Amino acid sequence: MSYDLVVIGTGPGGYVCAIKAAQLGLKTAVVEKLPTHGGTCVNVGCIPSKALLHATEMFAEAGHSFADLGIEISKPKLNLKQMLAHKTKTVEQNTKGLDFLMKKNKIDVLRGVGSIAGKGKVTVKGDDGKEQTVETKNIVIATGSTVAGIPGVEVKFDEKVIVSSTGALEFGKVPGKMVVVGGGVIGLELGSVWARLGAEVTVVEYLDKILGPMDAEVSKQFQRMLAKQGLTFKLGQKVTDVSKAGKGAKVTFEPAKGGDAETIEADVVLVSTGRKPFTEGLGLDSVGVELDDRGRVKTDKHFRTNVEGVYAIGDVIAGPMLAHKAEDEGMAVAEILAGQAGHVNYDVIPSVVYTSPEVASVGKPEEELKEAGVEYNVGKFAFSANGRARAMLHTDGFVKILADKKTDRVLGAHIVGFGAGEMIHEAAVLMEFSGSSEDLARTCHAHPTMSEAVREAALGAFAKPIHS
Ligand SMILES: Cc1cc2nc3c(=O)[nH]c(=O)nc-3n(C[C@H](O)[C@H](O)[C@H](O)COP(=O)(O)OP(=O)(O)OC[C@H]3O[C@@H](n4cnc5c(N)ncnc54)[C@H](O)[C@@H]3O)c2cc1C
Ligand SMILES: NC(=O)c1ccc[n+]([C@@H]2O[C@H](COP(=O)([O-])OP(=O)(O)OC[C@H]3O[C@@H](n4cnc5c(N)ncnc54)[C@H](O)[C@@H]3O)[C@@H](O)[C@H]2O)c1
Repeated sequence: MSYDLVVIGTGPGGYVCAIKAAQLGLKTAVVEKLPTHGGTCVNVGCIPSKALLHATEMFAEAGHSFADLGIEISKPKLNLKQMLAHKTKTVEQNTKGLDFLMKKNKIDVLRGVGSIAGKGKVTVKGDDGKEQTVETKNIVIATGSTVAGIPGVEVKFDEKVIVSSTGALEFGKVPGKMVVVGGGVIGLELGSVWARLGAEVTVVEYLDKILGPMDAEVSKQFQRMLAKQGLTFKLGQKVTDVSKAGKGAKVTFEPAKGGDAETIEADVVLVSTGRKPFTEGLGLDSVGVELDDRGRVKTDKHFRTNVEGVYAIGDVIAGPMLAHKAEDEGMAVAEILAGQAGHVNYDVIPSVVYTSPEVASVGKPEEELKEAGVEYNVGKFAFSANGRARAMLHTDGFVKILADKKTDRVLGAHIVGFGAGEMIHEAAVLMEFSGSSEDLARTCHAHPTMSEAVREAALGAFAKPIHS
């Protein structure tokens, strides 16, 4: 069989690339080693975690804020089996949807491990050991990422007691004590899931702040909010050992700047210290595809590797490890292969942490602007001064808009608060069109909405907010 394009891996990068390519008239096949499409995101990442985040948020709301709204119910009772079943069903709905999209777009699905066998050749080895080789004009590597572990520390994941995110989506009962190693996105999302269900959660983080790359003011306030929800933080601590102890596990850490080591015991330990690109078994060596010093497939601006006809996208290349970044790259490379001008604007990739409240940002944090010597104005507006937020008992948090002092062009938007992950997109669209804080503030916003806080923050960046 001969194709215009074979995509290896059907995570958000790969499946979106294949669909777009097929829509543009390219004869396309995908290779996937798992029984379902969707990759990390759909099977063990974005989708199942959001199902649990939502369910546990509802559980916490029913327990805490219903009474204030005049809704009297007896203490909510957890049915963990049903909650996990909701998660599984959500994943299944998504993977079935992808099967449908593959058929609808007439994409051939080749099941098995794909490897590049030479110029324009992909070999697929099925579970039964049988191999087939297909010919193709172009190959896109979209094989994603896997758990990085802790550099220099041997971590024996059993996915029951010492777990990665995958095990932390599956606990059969609520752990009494949970240690989270790494206060990044996974640690805080999944740590808050189990904290809301009653686990005593301690986060041990190497840096002096949680959510490293986020705006420092946002990170600080967010940490306070999580602490109020019962999470404990040990910042500036380097984890040096994670091992089994009795039925549970123990974690040893020492101050990153030097000092005495401390050990804490827990029923479960989630190690969420980042992910690394996955290129195993692809045969990249044999065709000479270059990797960078962090094991990522090296690409140029047009997603081309150093080998003609071989492209790469998503978690396996440089850039933020986000599903929507992988998707955008997938669309762009398909457009390029179809002779169009595919492009990704890396300055405007939103990032959302789906905790309660959510944290969302797009563009530059304040620290980065300072470091680059850019002069800027700051507009801030707290949700406590927003009528809709008060009506919904969601007054925690604020919006922060950073705009260039001379041109007023918006350079960054940061939101911590209920619905931040939806609201951030008006800033993203504005920034994509190089808009100013005045453009945003002069756009009529419906009342009463949480989004009015975004407008007020924009007003604050070049004039003054009305309601504070
Ligand atoms: C717990 C968790 C929660 C997350 N939540 C979010 C979120 O809310 N929002 C967000 O933007 N991102 C989130 N992410 C990150 C997101 O999942 C990744 O950025 C995204 O999945 C990357 O997409 P990808 O297509 O590059 O790779 P992947 O999704 O990793 O897909 C790669 C695919 O390639 C297949 N594959 C690999 N090698 C081969 C081979 N040789 N042959 C055949 N098939 C192969 C794999 O089986 C897999 O299906 C989360 C990640 C985790 C772990
Ligand atoms: N909502 C989302 O968009 C979402 C959700 C989950 C995952 N993801 C993606 O998945 C990827 C992996 O997530 P993650 O949370 O594992 O990584 P991360 O990079 O977000 O956080 C890892 C944290 O671990 C810390 N760390 C590293 N070594 C340590 C040590 N020895 N001791 C203590 N702390 C240590 C780091 O300082 C960092 O803060 C991220 O790139 C993220 O973008 C995104």
